[in-house]
Amino acid sequence: MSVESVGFVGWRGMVGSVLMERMLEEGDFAHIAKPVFFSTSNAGGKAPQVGVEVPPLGDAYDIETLKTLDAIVSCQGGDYTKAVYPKLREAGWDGYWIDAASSLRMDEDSVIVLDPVNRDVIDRAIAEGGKKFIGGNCTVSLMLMALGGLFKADLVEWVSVQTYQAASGAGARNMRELISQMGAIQDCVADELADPSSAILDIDRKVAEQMRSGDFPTQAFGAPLAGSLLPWIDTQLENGQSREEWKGLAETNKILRTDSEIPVDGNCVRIGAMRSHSQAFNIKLRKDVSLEELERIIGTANDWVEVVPNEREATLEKLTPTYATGSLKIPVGRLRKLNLGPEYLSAFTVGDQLLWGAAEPLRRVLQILLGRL
Ligand SMILES: NC(=O)C1=CN([C@@H]2O[C@H](COP(=O)(O)OP(=O)(O)OC[C@H]3O[C@@H](n4cnc5c(N)ncnc54)[C@H](OP(=O)(O)O)[C@@H]3O)[C@@H](O)[C@H]2O)C=CC1
Ligand SMILES: N[C@@H](CC(=O)OP(=O)(O)O)C(=O)O
Repeated sequence: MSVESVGFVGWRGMVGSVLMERMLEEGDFAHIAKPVFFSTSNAGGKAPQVGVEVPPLGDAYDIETLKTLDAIVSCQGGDYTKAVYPKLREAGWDGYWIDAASSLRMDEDSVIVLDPVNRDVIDRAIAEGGKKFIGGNCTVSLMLMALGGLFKADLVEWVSVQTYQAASGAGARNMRELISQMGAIQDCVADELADPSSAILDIDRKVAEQMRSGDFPTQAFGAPLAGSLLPWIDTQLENGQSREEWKGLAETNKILRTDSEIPVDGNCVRIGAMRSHSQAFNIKLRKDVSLEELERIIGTANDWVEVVPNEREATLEKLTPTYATGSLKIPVGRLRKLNLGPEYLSAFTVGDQLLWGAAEPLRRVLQILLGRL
């Protein structure tokens, strides 16, 4: 089925804006015969400027109009998907649904898209008439961009992961709140900071009091994040995992379409970074492979992974959210064999969770469907 008309819903949200930026950067709109933009709040309003003629914003709930489209890309959120997707299918729509939200991810007939890692799975689904292409969880996608080479070489027996996840994963409001929390901390000790002879323990006490006070801005996170961390992300499951931790195993194995499940588990933690997630891995390899060979396998797996030498200076320069933010690069470093034995590898990675973690896999699957990638 050829794709000519493409609807965009959620294009002005955080993930949607990053998607628009990337599509404009790559000149993608010139290759879409009929792009159409929708809104849940401003139907009839002005559509964004994308370098080609586009009609005013459509109503994102108008099934009759949506069902005329060959493909729909939604970054609007899970509630929108749940409200609209089933109605579209009931109305007989047979187009491609591309979505950033998690609601349809684990459906039997959906593919989690991350083409540098699972292009074969995507191509097979398209050939078999698959129509549901869903972006993966940011943490899982970033892990697979970083370690894809090891999985492809069938070297991974299991992965233990500890994450350090940025505020953006919780949404735009949370990013703002993180900065407000940082500001409130600075403000409460501004005088003491200006005085080099003030006592650090007084500053520390005042900061702790401020963070615990009812005045501290915590509406979005529900707890202080700046100057602290939050070792729970997403909802609580009965087995003691957070849903974010559950996604590690479930989505990794679905993306890779593994024959036998590769265990992935660990703790997911929110930290005060803005939009790049970091992850530390302990990996049990299926066999002893030299570090040099492992670096080669990891570093040649895709065009974006960048092996950072396991040295202090290079690590502090390149293996940080500050370095990765706003970039498609996936630095992987701290590669060394653990004292546990020669089959145990340690690794650390960072990646922009709005790019490879959200928008880029969607942009690229649309390019695949358009026959351009
Ligand atoms: N945040 C993340 O890191 C990730 C998010 N996702 C998924 O992507 C989906 C969207 O997330 P996200 O982009 O964070 O959602 P946002 O809250 O940023 O945007 C969602 C929608 O909110 C409406 N909106 C209302 N007020 C504003 C405003 N002031 N500025 C912009 N938009 C506004 C817009 O809809 P309208 O134009 O119709 O009014 C917009 O499309 C979610 O399902 C999420 O799970 C997936 C991976 C990562
Ligand atoms: N849960 C992720 C962000 C996200 O949107 O994940 P998902 O797409 O799986 O709901 C985080 O908080 O960092």
